[in-house]
Amino acid sequence: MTPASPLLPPADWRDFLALTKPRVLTLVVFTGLCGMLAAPVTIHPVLGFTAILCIALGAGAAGALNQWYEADIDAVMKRTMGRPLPAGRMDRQSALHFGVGLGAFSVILMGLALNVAAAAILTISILFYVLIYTVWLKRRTPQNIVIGGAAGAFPPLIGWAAATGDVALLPLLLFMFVFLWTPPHFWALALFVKTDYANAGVPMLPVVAGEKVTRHQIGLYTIPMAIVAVAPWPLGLTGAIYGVVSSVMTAWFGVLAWRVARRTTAAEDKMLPEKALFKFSVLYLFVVFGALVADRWIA
Ligand code: HEM
Ligand SMILES: CC(C)=CCC/C(C)=C/CC/C(C)=C/COP(=O)(O)OP(=O)(O)O
Repeated sequence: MTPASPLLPPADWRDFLALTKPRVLTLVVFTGLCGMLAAPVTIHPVLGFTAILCIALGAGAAGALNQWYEADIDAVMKRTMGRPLPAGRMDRQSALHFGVGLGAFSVILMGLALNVAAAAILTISILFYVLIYTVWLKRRTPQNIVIGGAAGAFPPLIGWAAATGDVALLPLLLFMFVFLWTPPHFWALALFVKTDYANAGVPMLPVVAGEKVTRHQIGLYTIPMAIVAVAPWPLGLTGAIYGVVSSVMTAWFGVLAWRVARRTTAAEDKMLPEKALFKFSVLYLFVVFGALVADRWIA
């Protein structure tokens, strides 16, 4: 156990909240909520709220266990050195207990209040993020986020399963959509925080394979992502609201990804193309998933 620094105040609730990576959590929870609301059944509001709470707690637990495991590399990177463990505001054992307790609580509550399918997929996603991504792949291969990124793609499936007790083609497509969105989302960021990862010895793609390959890979992953993003419409799984919004937003995503791939920065651009793509990637997922719900409830 690493003791917290005696010079710093003890951990308070803000530090425990920081362990859950709350900003990333908002989008994870939103995609879970949209998966639930897109299902062809109407869930009781109390049960729906409980399911979303379980997704939030489960994802938060996964974030805490991720920070428990990688306090050493977080301490080296500028972006992460202020987190509770590397900053010495919390001891590792507290983070471990918090993560395991919260994770177990979220899965048990999901199983008791909703159903076994949702609890099982929630368990898989927590284990995937902690064991497959954080412990196994992150420090070993530049394909870490391609495979490990599946963890963040489960919430729409969990939301759907919570409402229906089952999975179906639409939530599987949503899983594939987030799965294929993750590499452009993350590699765009990795292009402008490359030195951080290099210093920490994390083999992210720009560090290992270089900038050119990374730009090319961002462009490549955008193609199947775009197809899967729009596919629910021609397949008859959604209506025109989703079709139009997803097509427009995906076209925009495609333009930004193309700029990253070609590295075309016009003089009037205020931002690096990779920074623009990273920022847009977050808005993109919010809007497209929002359109899915609008389509089901308005149309
Ligand atoms: C392995 C997959 C992923 C990796 C490695 C990754 C990595 C990152 C990193 C390093 C940041 C920078 C800012 C921060 O530390 O908060 C970030 C931001 C963000 N990510 Fe991801 N991400 C992944 C998947 C996802 C998924 C699946 C979602 C949600 C569906 C997501 C949502 C977000 C959001 C909302 C932000 C912006 C946070 C802010 O405003 O500060 N990410 N991501
Ligand atoms: C439902 C459920 C359990 C979902 C969990 C999945 C989850 C929280 C996915 C988000 C993925 C994520 C934040 C990766 C950050 O990478 P990193 O950990 O390498 O980032 P860092 O460098 O900021 O630590």
